[in-house]
Amino acid sequence: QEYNSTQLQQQPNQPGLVALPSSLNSVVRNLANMPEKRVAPTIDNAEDFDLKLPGFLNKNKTLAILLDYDGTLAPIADNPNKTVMPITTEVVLNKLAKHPNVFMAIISGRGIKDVQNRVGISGIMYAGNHGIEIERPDGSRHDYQLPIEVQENYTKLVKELRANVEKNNAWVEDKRVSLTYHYRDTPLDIKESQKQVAVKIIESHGFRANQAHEAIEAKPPVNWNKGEAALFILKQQFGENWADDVKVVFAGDDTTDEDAMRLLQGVGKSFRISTDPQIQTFADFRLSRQDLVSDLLKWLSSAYGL
Ligand SMILES: O=P(O)(O)OC[C@H]1O[C@H](O[C@H]2O[C@H](CO)[C@@H](O)[C@H](O)[C@H]2O)[C@H](O)[C@@H](O)[C@@H]1O
Repeated sequence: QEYNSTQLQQQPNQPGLVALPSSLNSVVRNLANMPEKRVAPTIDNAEDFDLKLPGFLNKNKTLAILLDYDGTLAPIADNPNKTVMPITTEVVLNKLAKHPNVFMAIISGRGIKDVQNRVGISGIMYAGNHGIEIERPDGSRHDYQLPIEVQENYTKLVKELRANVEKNNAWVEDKRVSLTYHYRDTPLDIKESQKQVAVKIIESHGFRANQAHEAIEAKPPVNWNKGEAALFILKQQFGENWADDVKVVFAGDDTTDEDAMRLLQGVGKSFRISTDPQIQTFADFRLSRQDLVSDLLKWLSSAYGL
């Protein structure tokens, strides 16, 4: 099994890992120069962007906009097939995507074809399956190679989940290399226990179980995630010194987006969409409502003269 530094801290019960007293934990973090999650300043309305980020944007500098899809560009719906981007978001997103000084990438947990069809903008970069598959505007791809053993375990995992917990309205979304176990419509009295069985099955196959909206994301145990994918995309597009030349903005709403928020700390500005005022995040700001994403995009587009 492979773990990155954050997961090492979050999973002290893994075999071979020693849980540190909390006082030592912060010493270790400082030594390793690792950022910590905390309650981030909040953006509550469109005016807050200018007020809280004065001077951040510069229309003469390239802007890289990296965005999550579900819960960010489109509000959460009760079924993944029912998501729709609000028209205002769609319009401003299309304008930004065409700007010569703007680079755009959508980094989603969905399968790549699925998210491409839903966003529907050509000429931008897409990453699917939490960054495992990446497609450039010219159609060329980067696929993170999963070890054979992990691929085999994935096939077994799908089978076992389907046989044991695809019941009581819960279902498995098989995305070839990662899956989502959806349990929104499972009756309340058995929801939690059935979900716990699913989590156990996921972990017994060596996969990571991440809490999502009425769903569990099962991700392969590799050191590749939305954060690594974001850095890979920026390096490929702008070279090793991308941080000197490019203004980076990232927005996402989920636990899986935190990987990007963590790795972009200090080199970009990131926004976590959450209604929870106490949420702990690596993001620079919390957007208190999903519809503020549209305002974020309008703020970017007006700074770039659109
Ligand atoms: O990384 P994202 O673009 O945010 O994708 C994350 C997952 O989104 C989808 O599930 C979530 O959104 C659904 C539609 O709003 C909702 O019904 C579900 O409860 C959410 O968990 C998608 O189905 C997954 O494949 C993505 O991994």
